[in-house]
Amino acid sequence: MKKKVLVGMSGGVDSTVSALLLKRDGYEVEGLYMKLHSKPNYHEIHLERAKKAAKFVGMKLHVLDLQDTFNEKVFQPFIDTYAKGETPNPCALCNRGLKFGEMVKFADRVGARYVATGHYIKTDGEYFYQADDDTKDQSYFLFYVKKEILPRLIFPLGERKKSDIKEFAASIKGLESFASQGESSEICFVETTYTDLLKDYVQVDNVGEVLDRDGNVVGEHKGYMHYTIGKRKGFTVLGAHEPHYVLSIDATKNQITVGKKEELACNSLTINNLNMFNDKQEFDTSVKLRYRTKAVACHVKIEQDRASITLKESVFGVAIGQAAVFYDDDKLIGGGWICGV
Ligand SMILES: Nc1ncnc2c1ncn2[C@@H]1O[C@H](COP(=O)(O)OP(=O)(O)OP(=O)(O)O)[C@@H](O)[C@H]1O
Repeated sequence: MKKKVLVGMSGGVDSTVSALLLKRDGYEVEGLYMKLHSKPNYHEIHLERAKKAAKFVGMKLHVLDLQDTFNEKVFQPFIDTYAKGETPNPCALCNRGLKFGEMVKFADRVGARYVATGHYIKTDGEYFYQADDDTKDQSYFLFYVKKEILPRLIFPLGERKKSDIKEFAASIKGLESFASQGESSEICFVETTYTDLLKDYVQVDNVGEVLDRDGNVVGEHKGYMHYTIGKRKGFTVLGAHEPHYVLSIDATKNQITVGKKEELACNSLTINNLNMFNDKQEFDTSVKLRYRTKAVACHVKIEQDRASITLKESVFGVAIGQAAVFYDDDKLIGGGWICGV
């Protein structure tokens, strides 16, 4: 009997090529398009593309409306996190709850042992590993996926280069249009800027005070949600001759504290809500504190569901709400959510 795999179909080139490769490898393939967010006119276009891809591959396409679940598990926390003056990571929550949560449940319903996506990441069923194409590696966003489902995951693109995938699609009659589609935006439900989106839900433009580290009022800002830690523009600092950076945000007082670059340096932090792929309690490793930054060497001590991290070199601009993800070389060994710096 053929092994059955459910492929997450977004209508993009990566999932389309993934489904095709799995079919060519002899899997029984079915696709699933999930309606996640409620961005206007989005699903009409992307679902059409996913249908076209499924037809080309010759597979059934299921459609699942998960807008309520997405709203509860991803979108509302995104708003709430900014409202608290913190920096959210909606993709990591979506991957745990939706793409590798609801999708795995749906795979059970259709009798598919395996679940595949076009993410650039690798797995051996026990750990995740960074993708070979390090310009596309998405492992940082998958650190929160539950360990027990790893044996069921397949990532056909983990060892490939994005440029090769596009070239491959362009070379196949019927798939050329997938190769030339624009890349999806960084956060799929944000149309322009995150503040534009927040404005529909919370009061964003609320002028407030800029403080120095001693608590003196030194300027004015546009509303605390416009800022994330490390930002250096969009507020005034009277008499400043060098750039100032946001060091901290106080949502309750609508104040931001700013300082010089060196004052942004972080040497230790605390994380909670851990998701670890091994059982070690105290170890040396490296940690990534933001997407597209290099991992830095650190010492980690875990106590229950919290860990303290001591960095072996300073990192600038560490934000509460972001993910801290541990790597042993290219192996992802776990992570958690930054709750104290
Ligand atoms: N709405 C969706 N329904 C089902 N699967 C999805 C959906 N959105 C994304 N996925 C899956 O997650 C993978 C990664 O999504 P992401 O948006 O990060 O990547 P992408 O590079 O834009 O991928 P693609 O080119 O396939 O759109 C996709 O390749 C697809 O397998």
